[in-house]
Amino acid sequence: MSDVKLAVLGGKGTGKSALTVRFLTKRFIGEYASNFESIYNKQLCLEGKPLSLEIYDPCSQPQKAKCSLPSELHWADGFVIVYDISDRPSFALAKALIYRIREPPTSHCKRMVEPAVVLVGNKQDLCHIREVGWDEGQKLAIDFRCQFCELSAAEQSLEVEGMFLRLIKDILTVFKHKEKRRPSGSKSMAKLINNVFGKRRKSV
Ligand SMILES: Nc1nc2c(ncn2[C@@H]2O[C@H](COP(=O)(O)OP(=O)(O)OP(=O)(O)O)[C@@H](O)[C@H]2O)c(=O)[nH]1
Repeated sequence: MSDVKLAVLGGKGTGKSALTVRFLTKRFIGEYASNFESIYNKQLCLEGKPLSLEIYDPCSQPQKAKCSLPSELHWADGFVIVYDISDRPSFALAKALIYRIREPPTSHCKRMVEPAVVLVGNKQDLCHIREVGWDEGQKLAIDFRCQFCELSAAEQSLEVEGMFLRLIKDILTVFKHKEKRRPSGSKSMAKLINNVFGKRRKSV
């Protein structure tokens, strides 16, 4: 069974939890606790094959801390980078996160393959108060080899599902073509994840 790990990152209040919960449950709740981080687990069947999915949804942190991603870069196979189209500072933060993910690997984090990334302009239902143009998002995504979409976690369940599934398919394609290197042994990996993210896990 394939094991896929996603991290959903972005500025405070951009809709990271709303997107994750929408994908996992098809529901939009409106308000989400933001003072703790979660790892959600879900078993999926994609193109006839079983898949174990983990999604990391961090709690809000100061902007500086958010741009420092060594643990996430080790852990995740792919990233959903979220900004709010009605909030320009959140786009600047998304850009900083993408720079960080795409910067050349250091001796700290030696990856054999680039992680898959989708840049998401959320809250498209607020386009009447838009501060970030669609073309700006698309250009950033093209420049840094990311997928891109604008959508609304509040109103577009199918689009949210499609966005996550496209990212997962990209990751599976990479798995197929390149042997993935992880720190040795599944036990030490579990230990690393628990050390990095704590033990709070949810199954949906
Ligand atoms: N209008 C609109 N509001 C949204 C949308 N997605 C999320 N929200 C609202 O935006 C607020 C923040 O959503 P969250 O999902 O908690 O955002 P978050 O990025 O997880 O927030 P933090 O964990 O605090 O960083 C909530 O009030 C949501 O109801 C959307 O697509 N449209």
